[in-house]
Amino acid sequence: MTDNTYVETAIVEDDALLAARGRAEELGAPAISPAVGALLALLARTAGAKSVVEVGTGVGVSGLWLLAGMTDDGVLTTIDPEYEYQQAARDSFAAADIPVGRTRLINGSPIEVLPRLADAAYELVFLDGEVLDHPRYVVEAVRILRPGGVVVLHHADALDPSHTGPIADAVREAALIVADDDRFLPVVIPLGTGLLAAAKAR
Ligand SMILES: C[S@@+](CC[C@H](N)C(=O)[O-])C[C@H]1O[C@@H](n2cnc3c(N)ncnc32)[C@H](O)[C@@H]1O
Repeated sequence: MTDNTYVETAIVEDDALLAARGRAEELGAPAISPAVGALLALLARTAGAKSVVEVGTGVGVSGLWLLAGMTDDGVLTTIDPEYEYQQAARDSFAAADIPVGRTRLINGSPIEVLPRLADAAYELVFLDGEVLDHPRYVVEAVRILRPGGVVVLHHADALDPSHTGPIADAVREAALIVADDDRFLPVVIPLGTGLLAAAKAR
């Protein structure tokens, strides 16, 4: 197999992202890798994404990447139960001069919030919250994605057959939801802790 370390180190982040990573480190909050961020921005841009949902705001690292790829008037809806992280994410967005109206931060449990989002209204859904809840997130993502929209699930490395246990079971269950749905075209991408992306038919 080719050594692809360079893939994770090839992306250079701007000052706003580096500052957000500083906040993440201070608070002990996990954040996506630069390569995962660059892919999210690419997907948002190719989709012309105006409406994006994220589960797992953290301190806003993935949010900044998503916003970078979205249309200039696009709105990111991002959900996280940790109030302190979301306050830090607000700082990350403000420091990057993101207009307040471009982000909708919802402090709460994604399991309770996702069912309240509209059907077929979003071009991109990024799932980076509680891995054990991935199956329930994916069910909602399938519903809220517009035709042609893409769901991206983080921590898909548990699909490796050598992984066992509740997390691996949850990720497999989530993957099967899109794999068994004829409307979806799934692919596993070895970036970060593994990504599963699936595009909904137009
Ligand atoms: C991997 S971090 C998100 C990182 C963020 N996407 C980024 O890259 O900047 C996972 C997030 O899930 C949130 N979380 C914790 N418990 C949760 C739960 N029970 N349900 C959903 N999210 C949870 C955490 O607060 C944390 O912000």
